[in-house]
Amino acid sequence: MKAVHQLRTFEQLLAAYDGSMPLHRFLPGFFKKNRQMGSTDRRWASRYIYSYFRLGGMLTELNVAKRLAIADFLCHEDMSPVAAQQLPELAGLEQRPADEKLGALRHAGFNADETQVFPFGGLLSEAIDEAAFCKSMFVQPELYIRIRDEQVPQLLENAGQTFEQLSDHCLALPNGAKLETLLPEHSYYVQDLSSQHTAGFFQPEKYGKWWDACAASGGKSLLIHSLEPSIELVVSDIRENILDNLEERFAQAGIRKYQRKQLDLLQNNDQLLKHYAFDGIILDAPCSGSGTWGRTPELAQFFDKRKIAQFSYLQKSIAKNVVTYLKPGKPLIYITCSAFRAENEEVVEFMLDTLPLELERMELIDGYRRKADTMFAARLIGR
Ligand SMILES: C[S@@+](CC[C@H](N)C(=O)[O-])C[C@H]1O[C@@H](n2cnc3c(N)ncnc32)[C@H](O)[C@@H]1O
Repeated sequence: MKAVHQLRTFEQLLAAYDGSMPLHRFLPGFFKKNRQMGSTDRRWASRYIYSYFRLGGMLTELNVAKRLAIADFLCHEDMSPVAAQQLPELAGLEQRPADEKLGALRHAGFNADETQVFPFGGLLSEAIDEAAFCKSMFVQPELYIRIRDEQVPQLLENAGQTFEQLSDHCLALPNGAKLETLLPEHSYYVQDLSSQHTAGFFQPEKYGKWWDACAASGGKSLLIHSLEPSIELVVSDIRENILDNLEERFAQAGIRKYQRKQLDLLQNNDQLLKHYAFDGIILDAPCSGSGTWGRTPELAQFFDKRKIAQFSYLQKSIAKNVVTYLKPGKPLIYITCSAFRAENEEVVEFMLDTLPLELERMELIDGYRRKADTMFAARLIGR
């Protein structure tokens, strides 16, 4: 009975969701409109819809109930009411690793081919292990923080909060950890492990002048400033309002030596930038975000493949415009949170072929192996 009720609620939710906004923004509104749903119903509905989208393009020939049951079985270590009802033959296997679960599904007669999970398989960056990447979609990435206050680990321990310390500054926590109730407000930044890893590409020199060209709310600027506080920053973005967030975060971090500019990097900005020459440029480019779909699996389902070429074009055009302001011998750091070759290696190839740049190194940051986002970073040196 429980399973039948849950399935009906899930089907309503699935029918109401059209992919126009991420689930975490859609769900509160849906629950508000469906006040008859109690907190247990809501919890199950949220779990089911995330599980369902994590299955991606796999087993699309099955009906919704079977797909949901299989998805939830693959994504969780306990047997949900729907999984128990639809897949009684698999009871007892819920805590096995993903490979074994997939094997058990095949044994039960399902065409459980994990490479179908990610519907854009052939388009991934070369260094990505496609099967491992697809299987990572079954697992929700962890919550990562970069700590500003050395007391943070002790405070978490005192509060009985589980966490893993991955380096002096990086902690991994289970998702849903209520950090705001456990830690002082400005004692940490929420920043993914792979994003923190890009710090290794910056290598800023003392008193250098850096441009964070797509700064948004300043994640990378704060990171580079923590490495070398003497640098002078110019920060820009096409969105004026996001730079207001940046200002607040800079004030909090005590960063005062910076200039803020609203710039559309597809335009000629020479009027505003003609006297500028930088010792380093961070180009954290607008991209598909496909490396973060482990957190938002629903976006993968509604993504139009044609957008990849549009992003690639945008990235190449922006790279061409910013490189003009780089001093010879100095680095341009190209970053995306994409898993697609066309937004990563192909953009680097374009830069090497057409711009005065040489490649020092590039890396596909394989967050998919560590419950984190997948990103790409390249360090190119101006000629
Ligand atoms: C990946 S986000 C940057 C994230 C940021 N660096 C951080 O670490 O939090 C890319 C940014 O590029 C900006 N953007 C998109 N198109 C742009 C354009 N034509 N010119 C300048 N910025 C643009 C977006 O507004 C977005 O904030």
